[in-house]
Formats: sequence, structure tokens, C-alpha cells
Amino acid sequence: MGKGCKVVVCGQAAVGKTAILEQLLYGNHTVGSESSETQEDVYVASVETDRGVKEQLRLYDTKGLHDGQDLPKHYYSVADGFVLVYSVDSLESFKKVDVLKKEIDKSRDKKEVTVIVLGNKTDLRERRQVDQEVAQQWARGEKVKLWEVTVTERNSLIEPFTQLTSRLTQPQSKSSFPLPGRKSKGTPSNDI
Ligand SMILES: Nc1nc2c(ncn2[C@@H]2O[C@H](COP(=O)(O)OP(=O)(O)OP(=O)(O)O)[C@@H](O)[C@H]2O)c(=O)[nH]1
Repeated sequence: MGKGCKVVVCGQAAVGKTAILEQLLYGNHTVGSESSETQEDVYVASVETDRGVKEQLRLYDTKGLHDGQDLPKHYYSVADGFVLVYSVDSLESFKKVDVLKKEIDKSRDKKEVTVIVLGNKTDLRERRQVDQEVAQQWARGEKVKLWEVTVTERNSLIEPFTQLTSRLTQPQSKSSFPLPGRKSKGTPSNDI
């Protein structure tokens, strides 16, 4: 599979998954441009964490889900992290994110996975169907971080991916085993 944490980017069709990745990595997506349906693409990105270190991510851009379609099961076993994307102008796409989050919780077993959520297309103000506060409340309930973003402002995409990478590559917490210390009086010694 190669080096780097594996991150699966998923959500309903046409919410802007490819546009987000292309804008984030190359800064060259023009919104509204003709787009073809993704089958699967893998992007390798080098992202600076909040510790100032560059880490590699393998971002799997998945095929957009249409009504009633599920994310293919193999993604749940490969993923270290997920970026769930909806579009603020589609309530249906937000509901799909909820379904995906529940599927991740069911499939993750004991594996640590980091999930972030992006509400895209905030530039389409007059078409908004997903209330920002309702979405944030849902995110708090699910214990995930949610950002509202727009591909028209590349800057809005940077913080979520920086935080995701920082979380994914965070050094393991220190061992809680007691350090060898001085023996207390009267304790039998194993020293030879
Ligand atoms: N106005 C606006 N349009 C956007 C934004 N992000 C993406 N789009 C447009 O939405 C359309 C779909 O974007 P894609 O990136 O192809 O969506 P996708 O989720 O990868 O689509 P599938 O591969 O079919 O699942 C394109 O015309 C994009 O230009 C955004 O933030 N604002």
C-alpha cells in the first residue's frame, strides 16, 4: 500500500470531493467547471502538521454515493482516517454523512480512526439547506470536528487537513508503566 496514513474522502455524489482535493493540493479548481464522476483516485500529499513537521497522506478520492448506495466495505478496513463531505446546499448529502459516520463506528472495531467532516459550498448562500448550528450540534454529538468550507477559498481547506494530519500522526502517549524506581525497604530483591 505504500507509506503514509490512508485517508478516505467520501460522501454523496457531486458534493465537491475532487474539487476540494484539487484545490487543496494544486490550487487549480474552477468551481462550476465540467466534472466527471470519480471512480477512484489516490492523491499523495505532504501536509505540515501543527508541530511543524511534514507528514505524508494518501488521500483516496472515492466514487460519489448515489441514493441508497453504500461505501464499498474494503475502505473501512484500510482507512486510518476519513473526510466526510457534504454540501451545505443539500440536506440529503448531510444525511448521508450521518449514515457514513454510523457505518464507520460499526466497522472500526478496536482500530483508532480519525474522522473529520466538511460542509462544502458555503459560497452558495442563497441555496443553503443545512443550518450551520444544527450541523455543529450533530458534530458535537458524534464527537467529530466539522468545518464549513468553500473551494472558492483555498484557505478554508487548510486548517481541517492540518488538524487531521496532526491527529493522525500524533506521537503515542507516554507509557503508563511505572518507571523502575528505588526499592522500598524490606522488598525482596531480584538483583543478582
Ligand atoms: N459553488 C461551488 N461549487 C463547487 C464547490 N466545490 C465543488 N463545486 C462544484 O461542484 C461540482 C461537483 O464537484 P466534484 O468535485 O466533481 O464533486 P465530487 O464530490 O468529487 O463528485 P463525484 O466524483 O461525482 O462524487 C463541480 O462543478 C465543482 O466545480 C464549492 O465550494 N462551491
